[in-house]
Amino acid sequence: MSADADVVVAGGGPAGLQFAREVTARSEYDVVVLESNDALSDNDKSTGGTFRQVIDRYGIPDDVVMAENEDVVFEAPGASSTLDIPGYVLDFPAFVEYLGEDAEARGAEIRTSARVQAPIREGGRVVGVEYTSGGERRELRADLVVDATGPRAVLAKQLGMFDPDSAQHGVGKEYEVEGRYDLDSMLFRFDHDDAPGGYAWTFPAGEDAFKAGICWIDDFYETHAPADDGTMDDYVEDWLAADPRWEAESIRAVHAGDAVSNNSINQRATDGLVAVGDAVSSINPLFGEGIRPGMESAEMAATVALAALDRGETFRERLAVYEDRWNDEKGLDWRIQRIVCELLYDFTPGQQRRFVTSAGRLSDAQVDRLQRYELTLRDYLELYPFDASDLSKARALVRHV
Ligand SMILES: Cc1cc2nc3c(=O)[nH]c(=O)nc-3n(C[C@H](O)[C@H](O)[C@H](O)COP(=O)(O)OP(=O)(O)OC[C@H]3O[C@@H](n4cnc5c(N)ncnc54)[C@H](O)[C@@H]3O)c2cc1C
Repeated sequence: MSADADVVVAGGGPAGLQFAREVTARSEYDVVVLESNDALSDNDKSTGGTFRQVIDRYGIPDDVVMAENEDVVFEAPGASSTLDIPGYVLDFPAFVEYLGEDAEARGAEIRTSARVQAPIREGGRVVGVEYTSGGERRELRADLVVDATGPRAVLAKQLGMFDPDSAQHGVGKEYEVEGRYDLDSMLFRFDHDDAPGGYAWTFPAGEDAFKAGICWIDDFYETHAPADDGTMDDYVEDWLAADPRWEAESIRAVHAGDAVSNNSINQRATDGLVAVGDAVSSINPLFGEGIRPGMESAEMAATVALAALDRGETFRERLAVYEDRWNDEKGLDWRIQRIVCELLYDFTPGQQRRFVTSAGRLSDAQVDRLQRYELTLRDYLELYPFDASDLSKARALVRHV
């Protein structure tokens, strides 16, 4: 049976839409994006904190940027350090909408209210997707299918492309607030009283507005939460009320979602399909930054996919070039960061304090490497206040992660 489109992308988040932008900008292939939400801008889970690489590399316009800030502040009980890392806070729904409009302007077709259910397989090869729209079951066949459905990983899971048992699961909740915010920084606070087994943050969000949120890794939350603690909303409300540097007047929006990290050395390609973004755990496991790596994975996958489409050979051997490139570039770093993350979110308050103090002593070159997630082992040893018990934990993690 002939294909309905050259490429079908399941999921219209940053990764899927960037894939569509790359293919339509660089070729004549027709691309259809299927998104389960009624509008692309319904994807409002993310805080939208990002860095210059995203703004410059992917041509993100000013009108979807809520705030630019000078630096990043790390805090812990009794310690604070400021790192010279400029950042941007995106209006995430507007950003996703912009990516969609740009992809459409370049020729992509975007179908919303279209929920992808399963891959269509023939002779062991993915040849399209089944999806539902308006209560009807439909099929869309394509030479290449892209799973960009985020942490749900709708297709990659069914195709057994990663091992959910080795995954680490985190949750986050954030309020977008109108009110006073005295800092010109993205602030991250490591303190189990504010966010057991995770961290709390505040980001500027334009004039008289800011974002305040909490996230934690499920396993470490269990270890560090008090027996009588409240809901995640209670934690965000306490965090909002905790500090004289900001004052909330009203809550404009609530964002929430989850993140799955499973060490990133995953299978990213199979016959007829590639997976990008959170669908294949591209997110940085240490701080949960997912927009930049998600878009980078889409760009990398699109380059390989275009070469495969040009040859009419979208089988695994050709598409796995993307998987190899990703694992060469990020695989080992992401594994190390997962280990570092598991130690950091499990730190005692004393270790949190020593970690934040050491972060303030990093050289400019180390800060640059930190921002690019390219810290060396030596950098980590300077940064991390390992106790004897951590070394045996680290040894166990190396085997597990
Ligand atoms: C609370 C929170 C705060 C965060 N803050 C930041 C931050 O400040 N900075 C940062 O860089 N990252 C942040 N992240 C992570 C970042 O948002 C994600 O890594 C990023 O959105 C991943 O992009 P994606 O396109 O892979 O997936 P997603 O953004 O999850 O997009 C997937 C899309 O697929 C759609 N979809 C799902 N299932 C189907 C289906 N069956 N059929 C069709 N469509 C489907 C979804 O509706 C969605 O639109 C945060 C995450 C959370 C949860």
